[in-house]
Amino acid sequence: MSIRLVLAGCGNMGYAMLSGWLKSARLEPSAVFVVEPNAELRQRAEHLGCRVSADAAAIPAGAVPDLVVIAVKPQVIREVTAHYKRFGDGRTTFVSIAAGTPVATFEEILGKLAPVVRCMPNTPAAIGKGMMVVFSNPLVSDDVRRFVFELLSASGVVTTIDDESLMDAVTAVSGSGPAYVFHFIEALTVAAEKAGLPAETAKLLAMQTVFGAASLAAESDEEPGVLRQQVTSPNGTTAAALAVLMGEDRLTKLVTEAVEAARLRSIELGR
Ligand SMILES: NC(=O)C1=CN([C@@H]2O[C@H](COP(=O)(O)OP(=O)(O)OC[C@H]3O[C@@H](n4cnc5c(N)ncnc54)[C@H](OP(=O)(O)O)[C@@H]3O)[C@@H](O)[C@H]2O)C=CC1
Ligand SMILES: O=C(O)[C@@H]1CCC=N1
Repeated sequence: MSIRLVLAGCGNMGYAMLSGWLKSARLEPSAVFVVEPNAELRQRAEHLGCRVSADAAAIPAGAVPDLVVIAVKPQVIREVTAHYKRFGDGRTTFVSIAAGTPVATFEEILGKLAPVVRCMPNTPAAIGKGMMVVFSNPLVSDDVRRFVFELLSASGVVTTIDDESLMDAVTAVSGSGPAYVFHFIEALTVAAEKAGLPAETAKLLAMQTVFGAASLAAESDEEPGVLRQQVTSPNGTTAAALAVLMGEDRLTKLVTEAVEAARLRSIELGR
């Protein structure tokens, strides 16, 4: 079978996306060629049925993949992208998921013919519940845009933006966001244990509460603020807790500060 997609980098995010695509059956594993220097991670991709190599030079001569997905750290993006210059004749679309790195960086390395899609995913993509935000350069045709959109949809919700400069904010909210939520689960677990609950129960309650609340917010027609009020009995337990979290806008200020730190770091990574 011919190679439809080359995945450069099969670490945390590359693997999460690959798993989502293969689970959805939108791609045959044998049509995917994974380049990953780490032997353990390479083997993990091989177990999914993909062709693998430590080196881009092993991609068969004559292969013209529809997509090359660049999923390596921003710090090595230039060096790695240069290995794929031979696919820069316009027939292959490049999809980058790197934080900070602008489309112009790829255009500079690959030449002016390469269609480039910049995508910011997040790790829930591994179970089809990711958030993918996409920005494309003008060389991406409508057909390819549809194909990429369809493929990414296998990993969750996809939306587009027209202003690339917003990608740093996107990265700070949905790209890094799962880590904030995981940390909230950790914090709620610690608080639950401090309140006397056994460790296992503490973790179960914290996790199921976040899962249930997020699912309700996603499925309900009500705004999150209304759902919050529905939990909050006048002068009850929730009101006592929210006075701590919402007093002087404490949590909002903290989260805003965290998102701004991530946004500034994304800008820095792009330099
Ligand atoms: N993790 C996340 O939640 C998200 C990450 N991203 C972006 O995704 C990208 C990858 O992040 P993440 O998955 O976390 O990082 P990882 O380090 O987990 O994965 C990157 C992988 O690429 C490998 N690699 C290094 N050089 C090459 C090469 N020449 N060819 C192919 N593979 C290579 C690395 O191997 P080795 O370690 O041996 O160098 C590593 O296994 C980053 O640009 C990040 O900004 C975007 C959204 C969310
Ligand atoms: O932490 C990072 O830089 C990457 C980008 C978004 C999530 N993880």
